[in-house]
This record gives sequence, C-alpha cells and structure tokens, in this order.
Amino acid sequence: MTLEVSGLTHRYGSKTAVEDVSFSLADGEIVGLLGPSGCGKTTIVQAIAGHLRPAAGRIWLRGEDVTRQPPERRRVSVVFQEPTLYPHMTVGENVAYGLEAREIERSRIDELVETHLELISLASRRDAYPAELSGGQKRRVELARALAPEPDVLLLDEPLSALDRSLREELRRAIGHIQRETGVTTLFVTHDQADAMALADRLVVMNEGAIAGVDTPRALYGSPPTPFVASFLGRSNAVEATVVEPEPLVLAVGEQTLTLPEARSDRPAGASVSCHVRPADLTLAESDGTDTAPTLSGAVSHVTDRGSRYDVSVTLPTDETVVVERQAEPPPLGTTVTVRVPAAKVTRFGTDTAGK
Ligand SMILES: Nc1ncnc2c1ncn2[C@@H]1O[C@H](COP(=O)(O)OP(=O)(O)OP(=O)(O)O)[C@@H](O)[C@H]1O
Repeated sequence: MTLEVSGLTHRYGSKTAVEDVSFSLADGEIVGLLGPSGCGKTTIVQAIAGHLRPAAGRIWLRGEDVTRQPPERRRVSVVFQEPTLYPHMTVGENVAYGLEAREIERSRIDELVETHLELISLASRRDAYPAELSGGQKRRVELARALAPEPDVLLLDEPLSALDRSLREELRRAIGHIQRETGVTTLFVTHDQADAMALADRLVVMNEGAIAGVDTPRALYGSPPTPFVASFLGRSNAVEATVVEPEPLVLAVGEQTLTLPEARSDRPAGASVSCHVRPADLTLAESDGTDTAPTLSGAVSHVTDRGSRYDVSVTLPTDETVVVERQAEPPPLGTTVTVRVPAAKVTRFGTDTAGK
C-alpha cells in the first residue's frame, strides 16, 4: 500500500469532524474521496498532508508511520481548489519552486521542470507568466508543480469545483491523462459524484464524518451498501415495503404486492424494508398481458422533458412517487400506469440502516 489511513478521528472543539476512518490506496491507484460539504474530506486531506495532527488514528506512507511527521518530511503534494501560482514567477519558476527548497542540483531541477511541462503540454510556455495563461493552463501548471517533486501521493482537493463546465471537462481529462502517464498514487477529493465516477478506480464515500461505502464506482452505483450511497451516487427511487414472505421474496407496498422470485430476505415476515431502484432501470409496462415482471401501479403525476428523454413521475397509492426514465412520449398526466420493477435491480435495506 502506498497510503494507509487507519482509524482516523478528529475533533474541532466538541465537534467530531471525522470518526474512525480507514482506507488505503494501492500503488498507482486513483481513488475518489467523495461526500457532501462538511462530511470531513478536507480534514482527512489535512491529516494526510501533515497540516493537522489527528486526535486518534495513523497515517502510513509506503509502510512508514508519518502521523507525527511535519508536512515537509512527507512525500505528499496537494493541489487545492483555489489557484495558488505565484504571479511574479514564470511558469518554469513556479514549477521549480517546490524543488528549490530541497537539495537538488540545478540541472536535475531543469530536467524535472522540462519533463513535467511536457507532461501538461506547456513546454513552450516555460517563460510565460501566469497572467498570460488561460484558466485551464494555470491549473495544469499547478498539477506540474505538484508532480515535479515526484511525490508518493498526490492529493487533489476539489480541483475542479471552481471551474465552469467546459473547463471542468478539459481539466478532468487532463488529470486522467496525467495520472495514467505518471502512475502517481492519487486521492481525488470532491463533492461531485460525476467527477469522482469519471476519474476514480475506486471511491471512498463519506457521510457525516464516517465512511458510507468503499468500492469501484460501478459496484457502488449498482449495489449501494447504504441508502445514503444509493441516493448520493446518482438518482434513486426509494419505496418503503413490508416483508410478506422472505423466500421467495414477497413484499407489500401499501395494498400492492411485489413478488421478487429470485430474491430472498434475511429479514422476517412483518419487517420493514426500504427498496431502492434507479429511474433508468424502471419501465412503464405495455399491458399486453404477457409480461410477468413484478410491477407496481400508480398515476402519472409529473413529466419533465430532459431533451433526450422524459422523466415520468408516477405516484403510487401510498403517496410515494417514483421516477421512470423513458425515451418514448409519456402517457398524459393522471393516466394509471404499471411500472415494471426488474427484481435484479432492486437494492433492499432494513429500515434500521435507512438513515446511514
Ligand atoms: N477549524 C474548524 N473549526 C471548527 N469546525 C470545523 C473546522 N474545520 C472544519 N470544521 C467542521 O468539521 C466538519 C468537517 O469539515 P471538513 O472541512 O473536513 O469537511 P468537507 O467535507 O471538506 O467540507 P467542504 O466540502 O465544505 O470543504 C464540518 O462540520 C465543519 O464545519
């Protein structure tokens, strides 16, 4: 493991910001640390970089316990959300800045600057000043500056969130390219699930100072471990149900029955479960009588035209509303429709975990 965070806990006064957080990054991995504002992401970055001493827990870099080491002793580079280039220094001087504090020969510094400016396709702008660069170029120079000391771990703390959409796309691609080229172990911190899913090999999803799930983006999206992960990683419909029979699974949703023939529940008859399913996995059934998939009936209560598709809201007799993605023209408001619920796409949670 290149980076290991173990049992990290931190408090600001009486406020617990991070509680018993553990995760690790393998060599060359890019991991997304993802969660809403205030969940503790920056606190974790600061602890890894050495800018705060955690109340409990350990940080390991390449097998060495660095928890009590000052920032300059750690081979960690950080790129922050706000631009931090020195305006009075050229691009080349900015990239060399972190190297000059170390005892590195001038010729080696020049070589590292050259290599990293080539990496970000800005070798020809070595003598330019930051004010002469576009926003995207400036951010790329910051990446080059962070990478030039050849850190063990690169920490990217919300590097895209202050950018407009097209610049964001450009820089997202640049980060992916640079990370693949250098193979630098990277922790990419963001509150934006699209950025995290596009870039990361694995995600560490945080909520309220604790880890809510760790896995590949696809696994967390397809089989979320908690309701929080289900709703934070893309849109999710939640329907409350009661177990009628655990195996094969029969659920009651209000007066309706939903039979999921392939599924079984480890919760007994009478238990409450929360069922989550993605809008893209639901369809409006064409009632030709041959369809045997589990279904729920409701009335079309709202339609949003998204340009490439419609989001059709269907309100069930329980007053819960589910959204169904649909390409074809939707039925008029008020129409009673049957929603097809593919059993394999339903994630169930016992309601005792519903808030986590
Ligand atoms: N210096 C501080 N003093 C008191 N409370 C703090 C301090 N810094 C952070 N907190 C609190 O600790 C919690 C975690 O904050 P942190 O900045 O780590 O979260 P975050 O996920 O990075 O949020 P954001 O995305 O908004 O930066 C929040 O509730 C925050 O209000």
